[in-house]
Amino acid sequence: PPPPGPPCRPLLGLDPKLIPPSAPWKRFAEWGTKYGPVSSFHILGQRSIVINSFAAAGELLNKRASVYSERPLRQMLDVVMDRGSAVFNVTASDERHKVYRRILHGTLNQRSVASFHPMLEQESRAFVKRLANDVGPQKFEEHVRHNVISVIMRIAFGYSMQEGDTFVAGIQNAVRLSSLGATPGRWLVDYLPILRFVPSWFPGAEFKRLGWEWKKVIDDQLYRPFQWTKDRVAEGKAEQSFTATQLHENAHLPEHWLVKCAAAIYIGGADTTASAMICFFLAMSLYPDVQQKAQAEVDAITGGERLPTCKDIPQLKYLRRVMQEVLRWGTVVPLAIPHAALRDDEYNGYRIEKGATIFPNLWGMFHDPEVYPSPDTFDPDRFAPEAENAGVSPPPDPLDWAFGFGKRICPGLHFAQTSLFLNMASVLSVFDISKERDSTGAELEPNFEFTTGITSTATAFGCTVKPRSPESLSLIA
Ligand code: HEM
Repeated sequence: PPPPGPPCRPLLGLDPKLIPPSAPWKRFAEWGTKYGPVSSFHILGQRSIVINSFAAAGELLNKRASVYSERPLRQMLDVVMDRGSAVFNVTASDERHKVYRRILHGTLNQRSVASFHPMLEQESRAFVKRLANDVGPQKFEEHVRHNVISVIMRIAFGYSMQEGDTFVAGIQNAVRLSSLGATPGRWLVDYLPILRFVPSWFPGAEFKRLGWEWKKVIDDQLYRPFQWTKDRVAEGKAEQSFTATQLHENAHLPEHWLVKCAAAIYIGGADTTASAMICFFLAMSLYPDVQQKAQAEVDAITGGERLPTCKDIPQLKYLRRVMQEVLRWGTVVPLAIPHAALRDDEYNGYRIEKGATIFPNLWGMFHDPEVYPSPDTFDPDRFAPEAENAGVSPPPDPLDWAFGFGKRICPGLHFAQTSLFLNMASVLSVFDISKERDSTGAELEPNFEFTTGITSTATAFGCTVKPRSPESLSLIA
């Protein structure tokens, strides 16, 4: 039999209303408690498997990566809108998957990321400067996003962002249209694939006309920054970037493959890294003790006389725990990106059928009270090594899981960690982050929830970002 799960009606399967539109991972986690670490349901015969434990995720998605590194085929997005060959969607058995991974790894592996340290440090300094000059209670979010996008545009295209930037607006529009095409439950063709053969002029086939129109817009908007770098390379004026390197080293590959990889750096890196940084600001405002401890560690290394650099990262042991806890507590990609089974398989006596969609419930794993006691509390010390923690060994390291699984593991993980580390350390060395205050000076509890989407972060909340002292402010100068 398939793994157990919520009751499904004959043929129709699960009533989709049982999956709430907001934070569906919480419902999935409840199913984990009720039906076990691997549960399942179907909608119109399409089987989905939900994984709620590290053990099952490790066994299926990592150890059996050759079976579980596929992606589910979504008719509207992958076929009608022709995004099936994008980095995130291409099937693992397609030759392009290997090529994409190889060339992305070439720029984003740990050693290559080191060549971007000076750029990251320069952008990090610009970020703290912007924070110091413009400190409304919700301004920090704007500056976080500016920093992340600046860095990503430089690494992908060697392009420095400008006011009213049309490249960035274009890519964001392409991301928006792709998310619309990927919205579960929105397109009947996703459940009745035969509909894709209906002629586009046929009543009810608007989805096809819309999908084709969106395809053109997305292709055009993703190509424009690529063309910009290509022109700079031709003039011999290109800054180091993924695109410039590929145009030198892999000019024999079809150009649209390179365009897709460059776009994937933006699409994969921008929202995720910004979401994590926003959760960091929230956690620091809620947990001043953690903040002070992290500040003391940074100060001990810099002597309070300079801003931190990438070279300081290995010594920042407590800050590493803060980052681990940010990625656990905030869970920025709560259901990872769904995988799919390449062929029939068996797990603990249950059948996982070929083509089943696999949801790794990272949020559920990171908020399992058996694994992380009081999971809603932000407590970096839960990751302290056994020797420092009364003989209790630390729970699974979120840095080993938050970036996904098997052959689909996030290629940007080294880059993301370096950039988060550096920005967290730089912010802590200059600023105190605290709750917003009202006109009488009383602290206001931040009013926030976590958003629902492929990525998740805290909704807008206010916090005060204030220079720690005139000396700390002078570090920026
Ligand atoms: C805090 C930051 C980040 C987190 C938490 C994160 C997390 C993830 C996760 C969970 C996946 C899905 C893996 C799977 O399917 O098993 C993924 C995929 C991906 N990420 Fe990241 N990511 C982050 C930053 C970045 C950055 C900075 C880049 C690029 C520079 C990037 C590029 C990608 C790409 C291209 C994929 C698709 C891989 C594939 O399908 O083969 N990510 N990421």
